[in-house]
Amino acid sequence: MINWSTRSWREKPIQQQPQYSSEAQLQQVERQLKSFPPLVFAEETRALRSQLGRVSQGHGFLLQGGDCAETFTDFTAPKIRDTFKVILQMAVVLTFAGSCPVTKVARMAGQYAKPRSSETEIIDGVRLPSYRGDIINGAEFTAAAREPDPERMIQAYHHSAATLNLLRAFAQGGLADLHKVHKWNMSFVQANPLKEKYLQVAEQIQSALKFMEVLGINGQSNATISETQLFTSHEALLLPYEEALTRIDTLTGLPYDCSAHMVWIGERTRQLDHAHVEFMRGIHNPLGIKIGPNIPADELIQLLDVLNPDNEAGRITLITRMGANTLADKLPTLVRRVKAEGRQVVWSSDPMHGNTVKAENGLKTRNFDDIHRELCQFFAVHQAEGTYPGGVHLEMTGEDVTECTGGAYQISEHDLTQRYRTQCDPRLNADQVLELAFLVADSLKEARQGRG
Ligand SMILES: O=C[C@H](O)[C@H](O)COP(=O)(O)O
Ligand SMILES: C=C(OP(=O)(O)O)C(=O)O
Ligand SMILES: [Mn+2]
Repeated sequence: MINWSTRSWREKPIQQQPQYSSEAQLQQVERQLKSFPPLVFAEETRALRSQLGRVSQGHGFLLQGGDCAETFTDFTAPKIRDTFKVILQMAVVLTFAGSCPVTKVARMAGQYAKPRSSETEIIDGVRLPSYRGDIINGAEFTAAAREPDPERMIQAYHHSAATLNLLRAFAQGGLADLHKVHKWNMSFVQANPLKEKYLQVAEQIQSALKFMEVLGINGQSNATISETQLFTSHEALLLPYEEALTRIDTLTGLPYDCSAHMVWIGERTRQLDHAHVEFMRGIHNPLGIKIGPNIPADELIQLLDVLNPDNEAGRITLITRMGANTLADKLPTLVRRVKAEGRQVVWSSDPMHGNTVKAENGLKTRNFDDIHRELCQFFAVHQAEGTYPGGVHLEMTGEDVTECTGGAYQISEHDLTQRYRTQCDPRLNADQVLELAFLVADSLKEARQGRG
């Protein structure tokens, strides 16, 4: 790679970074992180890249989701388990509807850094630096908490390691066994209006499993039934941390950012000649690029030139986040151009970030119907353009929060304060996200007609 090193981003302009008060302390933390073991192995990352390569060719679907911002305090086994379970439940519904493998990528085990619209926040006339995620500063509204602290990177590393450890255990230790679909479903959708529909799907899966059992294919003989593979991802925003976890893979001699399997570049930090693009071009992980409504098609192609010069399938996932009222207008031009240039990408839809609104009480929220509408339009545009809608990217949790309005339980703006727990953006709760999975499943089924 020409003129690239793990440090070359330092020569470029950079957005959304904290100003640490002690350079010496920052360097000490970086040295420590560099001495720690990697969190993921390059080989796993290559497996994800090849799965995404198949998705880009229409043979599979990407499901990516998790918190907007993980926190050090919300890091408990039940919370991790519940989000894991709901991702699996969605994946089962989508696999069944699409008759295709679903690649599961969690926004977990490292999603700790947040870009913000404003440098500062004012409450009751007091102005303090904005909260930028637990890896940078604290959410509490005090000057001490809001001071960026490099030591938080060490904590983030340990929290990520422990989360990943638990996720790996859940994925391989029986929780993901398809035979238990009924069990994990019951506790979740007990009172859900979609219970019947979900049970029907679970029933059909049970019958299929029974049939396979008769043929001698079971959990003991075939790990795909009893285990699953869950990959991790986060926004690679805090570059000193990402650099410190970038390692040369011994098998290939290539650099991988071993903080997660997949990393993405945010809408606010994807300037062509800036630091984040510089860092990302040299690592070999699969990359996400968030695409807002205002990106010109030329700029998108230039980004692809820099980040995927050899046009390799599986390297790039374009995550569109345009808003339900804007996507139908803006996406077709981009899709046409990418198709005309023969670029290999996974098109994924983030229907969350273009649909954030302020409720009357001042809380950030998103409406279920807007989220659904953006997804429908995403599928419709790809249908019209003859391209493949390859994935969804959601902010969601297994918890029973009240952060997004609407859904089968009709959460109103008035209900938001009941269990509004997010540290940053509003997430779909377990019921809402499962409902969305059913709605997406119908669109996916249609999109997959005639595909292998
Ligand atoms: O998660 C994304 C961003 O960090 C978030 O949408 C920014 O929110 P803000 O506009 O409150 O800063
Ligand atoms: C910051 C995020 O998104 P975007 O860069 O698309 O605004 C996010 O995914 O939390
Ligand atoms: Mn967010």
